Formats: sequence, structure tokens, C-alpha cells
Amino acid sequence: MREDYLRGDEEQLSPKDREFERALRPLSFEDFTGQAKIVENLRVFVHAAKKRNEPLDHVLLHGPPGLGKTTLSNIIANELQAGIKITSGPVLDKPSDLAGLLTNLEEGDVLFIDEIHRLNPIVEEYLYSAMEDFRIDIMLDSGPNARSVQISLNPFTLIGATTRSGLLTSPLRARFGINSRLEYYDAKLLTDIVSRSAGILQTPIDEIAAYEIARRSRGTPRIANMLLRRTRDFAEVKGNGTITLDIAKIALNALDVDENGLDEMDNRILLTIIDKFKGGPVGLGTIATACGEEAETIEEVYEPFLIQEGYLKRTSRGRMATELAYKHLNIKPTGTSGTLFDL
Ligand SMILES: Nc1ncnc2c1ncn2[C@@H]1O[C@H](COP(=O)(O)OP(=O)(O)OP(=O)(O)O)[C@@H](O)[C@H]1O
Ligand SMILES: [Mg+2]
Repeated sequence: MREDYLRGDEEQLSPKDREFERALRPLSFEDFTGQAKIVENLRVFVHAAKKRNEPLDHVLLHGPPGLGKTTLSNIIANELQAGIKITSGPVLDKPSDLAGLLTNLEEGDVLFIDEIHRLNPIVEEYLYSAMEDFRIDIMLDSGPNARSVQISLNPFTLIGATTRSGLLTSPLRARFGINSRLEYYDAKLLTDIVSRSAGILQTPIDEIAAYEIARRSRGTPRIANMLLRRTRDFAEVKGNGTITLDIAKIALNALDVDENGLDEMDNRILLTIIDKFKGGPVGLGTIATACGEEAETIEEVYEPFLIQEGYLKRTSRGRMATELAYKHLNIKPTGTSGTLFDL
């Protein structure tokens, strides 16, 4: 059985999982582990904005799901001691939806727009003047009575989050003064996150077990926390409540997370490219159909990690499995040796 939370996508979470996430979410820069450079810069910008009594510049946070974009946005608002209004691109259907939100912002508030790449273009256009001059033009009536009125807004900070920064229009992107890309976390940082979460859950965990969960979490705090939660179940049912290395291994294997932290879909993608398409190059759409997954999900969730870890390559002619992928799946490369991996 494939567990969808493993793909680390917020939209896939059950209400219970969401609640769990909220409980573990850091609330201050202090509690936020990793992304050191981003956090360091944000601390300075927040401090300076507060000192000058000005709103913080607009912030764009991008990167794969589950790395802490929503978490950081809430932290920024907390650290600014400002209010936060939360919405998302697909929810803002009409300009009036946006106008309603903007006119309700108090001075210095944060407006958080998740999935900002999915904004309706008409709404996006309204956002430009709001971001730049803190005003919006609203059309009243239609037909011959139509007239536009200008409304001034309280100065605010827009924080936009996206997993697909490539889909953002350049006028929108240009309006963010602070632009940060979140990176996957290394095993050491994730070990700290797992240990911290176990502490909050009051679950005893051996350091080496925390590391085992961490290194098999696809570099993603959300996945690390979810694996911790499931591992805790195993510890309670099959052990004495403490998460030991043995318990962690049993749980991770039962959850189809392999030795290198790849999940079932990661492996299916690699196997498909190797088995059905001779290792590639093969187009994304073709891989998606063969794997029974959406192309967008593969591109957004699976591929970045597989590329970063060196299992997959993107070439002008399509995706290719690397030598490491063959090794990982224990398959001998066929074809003329020497040329296969030189592309
Ligand atoms: N740096 C961190 N330190 C500790 N916990 C973290 C960190 N980053 C993320 N988390 C945990 O991971 C969970 C997921 O993070 P978050 O919701 O912020 O990700 P996201 O980038 O917004 O994902 P999505 O793209 O799916 O919206 C949070 O509930 C939080 O508990
Ligand atoms: Mg989020």
C-alpha cells in the first residue's frame, strides 16, 4: 500500500496529519532548524523593518513541498509581531476576493498567499499595484455606469510560497524584494528535527534511530515527522515504547522506504526508465503515463530529489537514469559500456 503522505505534499494530508503538523511546527526563528542562510538574512530584514517601523519587503519562498515555506511564513509574522492572513492562489478567484482581504489588513500585517503560481492572471494584475504602491483600483458597476475608484491600503508584507517558481510571471517575481529558495535538509539537520519532534511527542528515541529516520526522509522535515509518527506506533505495538534502531528499521521497511530513503514511487520511476525505456532519455509525460502518476507531481515532488541525489538526469532529450540508479536497483546496464553515461 502506498501512503500518500510520503510524497510530502500538504494537499494530500488528512485532517489528523495536519493537526499533527501544526503541533510540531516551530514558532520562532530560534526553533527553526536549518536553512541557515535564509534564516540569518530574514532575521536581519525583520529586525531592520521593525527598527524603521516599516513593513518588511515582500517575500517569495520557493522550493519542494514540506521544506518549511508555510512554517517560515508564520514565523516571519510572529517575529514581526504582526497579524497574518492566509490564503492561496486557487482560492482567490476574482479581484473582489483579493480586494476584500487587502482592505482588511492592518498596518504591517502579513498576507500569505500559498501556491502563488496558481493565481488567476486578472487577480495577479490587481496584486501589482497593491504590492508596489499599497493601493488598488476597483471597478464599480458595469456598462455605461462603470467607474473605477482607488482605494489606499495599509502598508503590508506579502509572503508568497510556491513549489513551482518557474511558473511565476516575471512581473510578479520582480515585485518581491526578498526571494529565497529552500533546499533539502541534510541528515544531520533532520536528526535534530526528529529529536525535537520526539521530545514534543514525549516519545523516547535513541539518537541512532533518529538518524536512521532522518537519513531516509528524502531531505524533507514533513516526511521525517510523518515517519517518526508511524515509527512511534511500531514502538508502542512491537516494542516497549522507545524508538530503537531495530524498531525504526522495521517501521521504515514496512512503510516501503528503502535503505537510501527512496519510496515506492521513486523506485517505480527509476525502474520504469530503466526497464521500459532502456535507461532513457525519455519524456516526462511518457514516464508519468507508465508510472500511473501525474507528470506535474513527478516534476514537482519526485524528480528534484532524484536529481539532487544523482539517480536521475535531465537532458535536452528527456530524463535518463544514471549509473547510480542502476546500482541502486541492482540492475546491470546494457548497451555499449562507456557511452551510456557520457551524455
Ligand atoms: N526547519 C524546520 N524545523 C523543524 N520543523 C520543520 C522545519 N521545516 C518544516 N518543518 C516541519 O515540517 C512540516 C511541513 O512544513 P511546511 O508546512 O512549512 O512545508 P511547506 O514548504 O509549506 O510545504 P508545502 O509546499 O506542501 O506547502 C511542518 O509542520 C513542520 O513541523
Ligand atoms: Mg505550505
